[in-house]
Amino acid sequence: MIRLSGVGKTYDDGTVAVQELDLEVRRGELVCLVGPSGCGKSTTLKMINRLIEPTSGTIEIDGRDVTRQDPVRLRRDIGYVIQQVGLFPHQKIIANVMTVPLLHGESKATARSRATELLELVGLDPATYADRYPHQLSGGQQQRVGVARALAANPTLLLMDEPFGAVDPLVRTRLQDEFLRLQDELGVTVVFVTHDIDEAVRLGDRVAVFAVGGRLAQFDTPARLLGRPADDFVSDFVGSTSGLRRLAVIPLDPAHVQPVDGVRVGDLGAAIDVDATLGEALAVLLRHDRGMVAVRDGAQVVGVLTPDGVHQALRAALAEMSTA
Ligand SMILES: Nc1ncnc2c1ncn2[C@@H]1O[C@H](COP(=O)(O)OP(=O)(O)OP(=O)(O)O)[C@@H](O)[C@H]1O
Repeated sequence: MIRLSGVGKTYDDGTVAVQELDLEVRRGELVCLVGPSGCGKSTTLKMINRLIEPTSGTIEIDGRDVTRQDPVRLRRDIGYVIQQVGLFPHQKIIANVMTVPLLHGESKATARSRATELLELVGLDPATYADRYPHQLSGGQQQRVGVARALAANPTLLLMDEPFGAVDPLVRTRLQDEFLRLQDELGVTVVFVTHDIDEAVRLGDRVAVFAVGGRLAQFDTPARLLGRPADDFVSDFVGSTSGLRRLAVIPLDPAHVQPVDGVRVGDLGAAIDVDATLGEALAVLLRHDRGMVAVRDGAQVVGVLTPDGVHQALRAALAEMSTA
């Protein structure tokens, strides 16, 4: 859906923010751009909706060069969510969300009903929040309004720049979970900037790791990024706890689930779903300290997983990555 080819940005003062960047984002995909401060993530994002013009290369959306499109139209059709939500302080929440539909020429009644629906979608009860002003909401709630407003134009593409950066870790995790569900439901394509590797591997279908100077160091699935960092920079950036992070992105492998025959029901302290990650499996194993956990597919128990099974699944996943 988006193709950046040889894209570069050198600012007027000579700062090279992005260089020779090739990146493709598929329709419906959630791609995270991650990297240390000043490595060109925001610049890259803003070049996609022409808030910043590249100095070299081309950017296409659906095969059309963005520089040939009217920037105002382009920005209206692409959702954009930033950290400082940018809500209009003197307008009620409902009016903030209605802005874009009204710009699109919708009637007031249609814009209002769409905005109400969107507030519900992002988990804000319209009866409680529609008539409040932005300062009467918490930071996390304001972020939700920001997401609702960005979705109001039915965008097929959403650009997000550290949208959950200013909220505390607990709220952030909830917003992330809810956003993942929402994105799955709407099938919208998302490019998401963050400097937080945990957020990137949690949210991204694929993650682009940028190094200082706007160099793309690796563009891969979270599991491959953590399992097979391309170079020392990526390896340092994903950090020493990458082993644990890795568990959180590798799905349970049914091949390592043992049959239930001969297992006493009393031995099964807890159960996990067959589509859980190894991290979730390990967490349950540790919490219940039974040496095994039941693996469920719907209502049916399909087998049991032991710590040894988790280890084997991890090894198999890493081996598969190195040959892929
Ligand atoms: N208008 C500008 N003029 C000159 N240099 C700029 C301008 N805007 C950004 N830069 C520089 O370009 C580089 C990339 O900036 P950018 O904001 O894209 O980085 P980032 O990866 O998003 O950083 P952060 O995580 O801190 O937001 C930085 O060195 C920054 O100082």
